[in-house]
Amino acid sequence: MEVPVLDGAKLTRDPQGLAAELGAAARGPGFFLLTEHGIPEALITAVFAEGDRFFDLPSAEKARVAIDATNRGWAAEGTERLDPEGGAVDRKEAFNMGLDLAADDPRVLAGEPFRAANRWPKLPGFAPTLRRYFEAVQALGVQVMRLVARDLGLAPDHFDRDFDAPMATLRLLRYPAGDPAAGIGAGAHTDYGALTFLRTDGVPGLQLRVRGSDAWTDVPDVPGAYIVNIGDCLMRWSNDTYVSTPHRVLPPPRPRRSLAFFLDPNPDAVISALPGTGAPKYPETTGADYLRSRLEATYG
Ligand SMILES: O=C(O)CCC(=O)C(=O)O
Ligand SMILES: [Fe+2]
Repeated sequence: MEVPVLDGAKLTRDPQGLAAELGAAARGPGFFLLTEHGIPEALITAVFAEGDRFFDLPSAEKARVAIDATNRGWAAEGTERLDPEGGAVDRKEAFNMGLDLAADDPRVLAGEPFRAANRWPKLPGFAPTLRRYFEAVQALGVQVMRLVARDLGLAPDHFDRDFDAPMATLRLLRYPAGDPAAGIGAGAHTDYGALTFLRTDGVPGLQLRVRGSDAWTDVPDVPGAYIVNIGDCLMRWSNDTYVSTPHRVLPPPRPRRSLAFFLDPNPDAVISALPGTGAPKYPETTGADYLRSRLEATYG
């Protein structure tokens, strides 16, 4: 199953043509690579460097920003099991941030779901670098959702209002080296949100499951490209027109790092079969209810 390479320069030059390519990828492998996306390589490098500084802190220091119920902060190695049936806990640690709100933001004070201040470690430069990156990928995500709208025959701005304050999560990941035959870096899973934008440091490990088989295949590494995949929320929203494909990370031959940006819609986005996708296969839900149900299953 080929993972197609899409040229992000067409976002402005030929959005309709790019939307058709995205549509084919989203109905097929559920994954594509996106080049010429406009996010500066220097910014990506800077985020990796901040992640290294954070993960190298003593555990006691990282524990001060331990992950909370809003999915923000540090998840220590051994706290997650992305594949609850596979048995093994994931051999990775992670740092998550979400939409950056002040502690006195009205949405935080009102207790709206997934609205919270981020949990920042005491590392100068860490928060501003991650914030800049988060905003850049969020903007790219909205552009790609416009392609989704075009491909599904909707107005290009169809999703704009559902993604103007999204429950997006930027997740910095670090996997220790390990024997690929023993344990797992990240167990087999599908992502929960609409779209995931992933960068890796080039160390192998990520695999996707070939549709209709038990075979796993390496996701190719194209320097400078984002690995983009369809999440379960968009699969459901598109009434299964698009597919979310199971993937996993094997213990890597040497320590491996990645940056995953999970784009989920606004908490109050109504997730029901999009126009033109046929008789609804799922009951209506909201972005927040859907994400909550999935996170509860992961953090046992
Ligand atoms: O680290 C990777 O390459 C992928 C991680 C992943 O699939 C996830 O966190 O959902
Ligand atoms: Fe994933």
